[in-house]
Amino acid sequence: MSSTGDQPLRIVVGSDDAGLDYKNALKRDLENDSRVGSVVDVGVGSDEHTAYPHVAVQAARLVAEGSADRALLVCGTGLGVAISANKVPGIRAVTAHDSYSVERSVLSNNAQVLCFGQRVIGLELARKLAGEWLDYRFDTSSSSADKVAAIDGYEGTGVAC
Ligand SMILES: O=C(CO)[C@H](O)COP(=O)(O)O
Repeated sequence: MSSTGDQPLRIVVGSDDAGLDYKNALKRDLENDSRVGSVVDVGVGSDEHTAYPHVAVQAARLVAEGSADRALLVCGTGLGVAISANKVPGIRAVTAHDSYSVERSVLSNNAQVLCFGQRVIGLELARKLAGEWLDYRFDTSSSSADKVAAIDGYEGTGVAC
């Protein structure tokens, strides 16, 4: 994650058609939030039916290449977009539908991608969790840093450094 401290976050949003309504609502919130510097929408649009793996990987690639700091993805369950985003090297994507997990996804796991399931949680909870998510920053000097490095060490080689 390249943003630190109070630097506004560059966020990618994406969904399949099952997550479209929440994605649009969350995008509006992010666009009106001073903690957010930019929002890029990788779809789907209202008349699109792109399957979730393609949207999720497109969003995750923007994060992995450094064009964005984080991604917020929505599908029916939040599971498929997370599985797909995690196929992109360097990406740590989670599905989290409660406040504590959202917090730990950043503070413990340095996850850059948060996924919601439109068929699983209410919209107001999703909006609240997304708002909380914006406040967290991973501490590279924390005791979690070595564990995240171990996750990354398994990438490619299957052997932790
Ligand atoms: O939730 C989904 C994938 O995890 C997606 O929105 C729906 O997938 P489907 O059940 O395969 O249609």
